[in-house]
Amino acid sequence: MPTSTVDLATARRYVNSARYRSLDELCGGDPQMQDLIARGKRLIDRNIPILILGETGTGKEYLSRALHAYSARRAANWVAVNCASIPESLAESELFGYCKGAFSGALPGGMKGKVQQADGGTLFLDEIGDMPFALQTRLLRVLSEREVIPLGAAHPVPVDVHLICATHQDLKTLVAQGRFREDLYYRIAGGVLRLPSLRSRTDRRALIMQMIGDEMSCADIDDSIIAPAALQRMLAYAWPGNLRQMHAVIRYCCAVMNGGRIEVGDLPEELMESFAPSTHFEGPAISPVSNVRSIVPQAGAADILPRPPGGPLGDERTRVIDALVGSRWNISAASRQLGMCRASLYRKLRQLDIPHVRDQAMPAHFASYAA
Ligand SMILES: Nc1ncnc2c1ncn2[C@@H]1O[C@H](COP(=O)(O)OP(=O)(O)OP(=O)(O)O)[C@@H](O)[C@H]1O
Repeated sequence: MPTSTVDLATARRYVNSARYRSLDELCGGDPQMQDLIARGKRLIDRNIPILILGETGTGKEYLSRALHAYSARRAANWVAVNCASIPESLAESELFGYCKGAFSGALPGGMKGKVQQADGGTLFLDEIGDMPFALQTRLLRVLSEREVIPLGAAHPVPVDVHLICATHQDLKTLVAQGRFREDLYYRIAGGVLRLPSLRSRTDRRALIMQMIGDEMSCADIDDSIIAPAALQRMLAYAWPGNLRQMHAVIRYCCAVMNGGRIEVGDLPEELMESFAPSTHFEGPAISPVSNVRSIVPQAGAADILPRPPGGPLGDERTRVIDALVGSRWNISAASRQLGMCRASLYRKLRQLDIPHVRDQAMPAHFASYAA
């Protein structure tokens, strides 16, 4: 974060680039994004609850912040809760707060819950699809009554929050499976904004240039900052981790580049491996780059763990396992490489039925990679 020794312009640039982009800055000219932002602007001040959908890393949280900053509530708090990461036992007190003496171990003065902290502002419930069912019932009550009852309190406290929820999950399927309350779904999905995946956006070039500019704290970079072949590879890449992954890749390239220009050899491994000149790149063939350090052991983990049937899930499983082995089962490093957050990677392991290396009998050479 900026400190008091940093001048205001630098601090403003930091805030602008790292955490808070305005709504208009979220789009580099992609028509789907332009349409989504225009609809978001119309919804936000009508107090209509907004549900943001999109793959992991597509910028759901960024969009929520930008909507709040655009709204009439911008002077009040924007409070985020990640429903996937609060332990179920703490979720109620986190969200609704408690009074002093509510339970042993409680703070002496009690605690305001997130809903009350967002009073007058915006409450952002991220990963709403992961909210425990019992808590969904309590949330529904808060939304319909517009009041919370902190644990141990005798009386309800009125609250006025604008609700923005986000998820990468298909909530309608969760409803059909009985895992998400239908009445809550209709209450939170007043206006649905579906963020496009990065690979389907036509403004990838503008985003790359914007991120490089941010990374170098320089607003007026030009095309000479990146070699045409490196840019082509970035444009041809599928970006499974979306904006999060692109941001991580740009940071990496800016850190390793030498000589003021990002070259093909500065790209991280995943961009080199996935590149197939015959299918993606219209231009002179690019020879494989030999100076890319391989972090994946020669015997691929995908050959060691039992393979699922082929098809897209099998490919994804191989990609995830290779990232895990390459990072020696360091979940933070593997999730960075895959362009997803740790919680998403743990979810992916469950979904793809990949047991953690700690939990299985592994061949000695493979298990030795475990962190
Ligand atoms: N417009 C943007 N410009 C630059 N970087 C961005 C932008 N949007 C997102 N990012 C990068 O992507 C990361 C993920 O963004 P965000 O948390 O908003 O995505 P998300 O869809 O909420 O992810 P998840 O589904 O994993 O919660 C950010 O931390 C940032 O690094």
